[in-house]
Amino acid sequence: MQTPETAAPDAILIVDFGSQVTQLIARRVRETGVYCEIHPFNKAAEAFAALQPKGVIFSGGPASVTDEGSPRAPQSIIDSGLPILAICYGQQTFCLQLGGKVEGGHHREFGRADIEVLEPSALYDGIWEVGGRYPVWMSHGDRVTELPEGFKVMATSPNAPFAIAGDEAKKRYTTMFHPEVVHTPDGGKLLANFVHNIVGLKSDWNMLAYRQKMVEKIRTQVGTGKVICGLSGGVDSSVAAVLIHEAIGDQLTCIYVDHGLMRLNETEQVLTMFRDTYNIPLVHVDASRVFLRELEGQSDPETKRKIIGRLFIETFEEEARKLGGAQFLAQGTLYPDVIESVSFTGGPSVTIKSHHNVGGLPERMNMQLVEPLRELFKDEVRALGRELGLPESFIGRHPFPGPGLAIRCPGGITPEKLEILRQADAIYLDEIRKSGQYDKIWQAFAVLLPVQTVGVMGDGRTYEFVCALRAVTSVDGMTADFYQFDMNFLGKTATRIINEVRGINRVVYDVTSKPPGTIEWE
Ligand SMILES: Nc1ncnc2c1ncn2[C@@H]1O[C@H](COP(=O)(O)OP(=O)(O)OP(=O)(O)O)[C@@H](O)[C@H]1O
Ligand SMILES: O=c1[nH]c(=O)c2[nH+]cn([C@@H]3O[C@H](COP(=O)(O)O)[C@@H](O)[C@H]3O)c2[nH]1
Ligand SMILES: NC(=O)CC[C@H](N)C(=O)O
Ligand SMILES: [Mg+2]
Repeated sequence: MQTPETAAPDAILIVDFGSQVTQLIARRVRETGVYCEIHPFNKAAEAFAALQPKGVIFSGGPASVTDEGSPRAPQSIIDSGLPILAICYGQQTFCLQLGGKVEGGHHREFGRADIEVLEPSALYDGIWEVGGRYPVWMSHGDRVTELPEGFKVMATSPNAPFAIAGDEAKKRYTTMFHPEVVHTPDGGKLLANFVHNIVGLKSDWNMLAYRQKMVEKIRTQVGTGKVICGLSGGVDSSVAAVLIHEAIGDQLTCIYVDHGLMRLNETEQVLTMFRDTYNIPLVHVDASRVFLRELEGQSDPETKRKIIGRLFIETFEEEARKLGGAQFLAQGTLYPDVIESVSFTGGPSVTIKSHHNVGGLPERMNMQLVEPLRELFKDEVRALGRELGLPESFIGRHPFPGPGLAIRCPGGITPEKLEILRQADAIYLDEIRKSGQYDKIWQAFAVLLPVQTVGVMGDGRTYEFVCALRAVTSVDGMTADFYQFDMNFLGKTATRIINEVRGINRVVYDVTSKPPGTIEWE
């Protein structure tokens, strides 16, 4: 959760009713240069009091307001008189709470719809015209059938009579459709109108302001204490390290852990790149023997992840001791990590996979966390990195998971398998770079499957491993699409891998999106 002292004064509060796309509302608001926070509906009253936002947005959600015990918006927010924009489920509960009616069992509507604008409104002033028809994206089963007093219909569609309805004088607006998704082409502009013209906020959320605010905050938190920062060479930890160094200088030491699960030549590249660019103390720990020994014979994905998580902790502890103790541990936790754990999903959310992340660290290490990126999305971290002057070689890197190649060798891991995977992965990335596609892809990697297949090479029989190639497009890693390579590219890359890597005789391409798949295979 956000702490109040980190909050910018001019903010929008997003009340989350559990929609799959709540994060997109935050993204759109941030894109207008205004700070916002998401809080689940059942904690929103507290957050409202702490944040003192200037406007509020209610998200959509999976529940039906007609169900008993379904979520409601805090009365304190409704009574505050602040401008409110309520989307889908938000519209339904807002209208109901103001005395309107909602019914289920009407025509369900998913996907594109065209709405017709009936009345002028500040919400789409300068964007949509009365009498015009505009495409929007709907996803609902229930609908409002009676508006609260003071509300009027502003736009309509065949299946959503109250596509937009509201009370202009009280600055209360509701939409049946989702303005936050890209399939509502003008949705971003509508949200910008709400934030700038209706709520009246200026664009003052930028990376320079953020950098200055965080530097002050880190200084206040750390005082004269010592900080260690796990540095992987990835964009999150690099940006975190440079920001913390700007704040507290030589009180910071970075620790790079080589767990033997890095990619080909990665350790040398990261160390050289970082040391050539920055004058920040960086300790290189070669812990590969311990990691590989403890992983031997383990094939369950969660067991592997937990072992790696524990060994990271032990390594950091030991290094802190060697440095004469450290009171703080810095990490590159991002906003999606934070809200994933607090957002309402209609019940206890299931663990899909335990990210190696250092969640268990503070108690065990007795170190306080320093998390300067916890308010940011990945692309905002990249923008902050540019603001801090990090070279593109850091900023443009594809994400690489903390557990490294261990989760790209499904099943048991051996040094031989890791070596085969390293070679294949390097060829794949080399081909991607050479073809100019690296920056179009969010993340790409090879996976070594625990399956051997029969092949024929040079008239001889082979019985070797299958290599799967994965490449995805994404904005924040929460959802992803497989990347559409040209077949010639895949064919050429497969040939190179099979010719150059001993141990692989077959290559396949993964065409699964997320959901239903995840990006990594374990
Ligand atoms: N090999 C490593 N050595 C030291 N710390 C690591 C290592 N791998 C991961 N970490 C720590 O774990 C955190 C989370 O890892 P994660 O992969 O999410 O971030 P990243 O590596 O900084 O960036 P990216 O997501 O772009 O790979 C990092 O910010 C870093 O503090
Ligand atoms: O630091 C990390 N520690 C982990 O344990 C971990 N597991 C997955 N990932 C990365 O997170 C993003 C989403 O991955 P999934 O779709 O596989 O969950 C992708 O970018 C993955 O590479 C991890 N990163
Ligand atoms: N997307 C939503 O917010 C859906 C709201 C509600 N669950 C409905 O089906 O109408
Ligand atoms: Mg990483």
